[in-house]
Amino acid sequence: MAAPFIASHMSSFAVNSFPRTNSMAMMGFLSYPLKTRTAPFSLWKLNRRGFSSSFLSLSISRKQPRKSFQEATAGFDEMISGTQRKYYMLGGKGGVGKTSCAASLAVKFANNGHPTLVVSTDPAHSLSDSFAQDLTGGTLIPVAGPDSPLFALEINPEKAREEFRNVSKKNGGTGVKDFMDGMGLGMIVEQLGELKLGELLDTPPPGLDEAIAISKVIQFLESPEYNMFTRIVFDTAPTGHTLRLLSLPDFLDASIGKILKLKEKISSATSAIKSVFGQEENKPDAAEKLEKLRERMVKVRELFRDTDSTEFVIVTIPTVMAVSESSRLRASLEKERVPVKRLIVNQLLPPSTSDCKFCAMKRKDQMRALSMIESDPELSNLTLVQAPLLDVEIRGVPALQFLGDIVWK
Ligand SMILES: Nc1ncnc2c1ncn2[C@@H]1O[C@H](COP(=O)(O)OP(=O)(O)OP(=O)(O)O)[C@@H](O)[C@H]1O
Repeated sequence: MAAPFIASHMSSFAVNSFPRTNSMAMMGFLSYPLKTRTAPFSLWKLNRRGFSSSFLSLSISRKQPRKSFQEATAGFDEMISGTQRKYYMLGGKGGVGKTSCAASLAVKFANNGHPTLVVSTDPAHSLSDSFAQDLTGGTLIPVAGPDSPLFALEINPEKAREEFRNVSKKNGGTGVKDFMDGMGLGMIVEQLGELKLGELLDTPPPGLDEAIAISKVIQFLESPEYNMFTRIVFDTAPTGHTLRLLSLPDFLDASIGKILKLKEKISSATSAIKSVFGQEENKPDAAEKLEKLRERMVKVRELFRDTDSTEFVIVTIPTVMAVSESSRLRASLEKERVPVKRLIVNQLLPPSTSDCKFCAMKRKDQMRALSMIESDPELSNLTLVQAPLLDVEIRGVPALQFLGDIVWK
């Protein structure tokens, strides 16, 4: 069993006792920031024949002579400093370990005194599996174990989309507003209704999943229910979804701008007609409401781009395909001006000390992918955090705590 196995090793395994070097700090070359981060790896019996049950440690140093706009990334101390709210979004290719890393970060925040919320915006949620606790239902659920409050929320876009379809069908579109209201998006429907575009909402618009996630972000910003959380960790969906989520505020901002212009034209035309027929315009000012919505969207976009409060952490594995996708992700995030400082390379194998040919080959392959990161223009200036492939599945708070102590330093 994963949790007891890891828990039983945690006390005897002094993760922090492994040597760590930071050549920039040691040599004082502030004008030439040569950053080296060395990550300790531990791994137990990879397989029965290969590695024995003794610990193996692995240190891989990575020199980073080139730096662009980024300052040297401080470690976990910086991540926990201050009680103002901070958002961390973890994203990357499917299956690389986003959920495990996000959940382990959330546990570590909570164990360091931060009331924390971990949110999954991935339609294929795995937070429940990761915490070994049922967190489904789309509401805040307390996670048992950590020292400070830790809550999880699985946003369920699939279910929401299904509800959306049902509501649309049953009420011929009239219930759509109630549903969207429930998601904090009622204003969009109202304004679209004003413009006689409501029928567009009878079928789920593309990007609804992302709209749902965005509406939750707006709730975080405004609802007192979420005030207590000083750290919010997002376990995001694989790359494509995440990028749509991040570009949505811009998209809506532009769309709302267009709608506002259209609205202006319509209302000046209708008020001209009304003045001819002597009718009063007594509807609430839709343009004003739309403007408010636009402001909210700008707020969300600013949040995504605020280097003081937000960080997007890319998670990858040492394969050519995953590294290539991470590079594209970084480029897109840069385009969206979303701050990225760290790249986690997960599931690294230790150097092979046995005659396991498969292990040796696999590791060689992984080293090739690591060197790709070194020379990748998008990735080479990020702080590289290396996480070992553990020989057990990471499930439950003790296991996540263990992983967190390796990854988040
Ligand atoms: N370092 C690791 N060592 C061993 N197992 C790991 C490690 N990282 C992740 N795993 C395992 O890999 C599987 C996938 O991990 P996880 O769910 O965190 O990935 P993900 O990127 O969130 O996946 P998805 O994109 O499907 O949501 C899980 O079974 C998890 O326990």
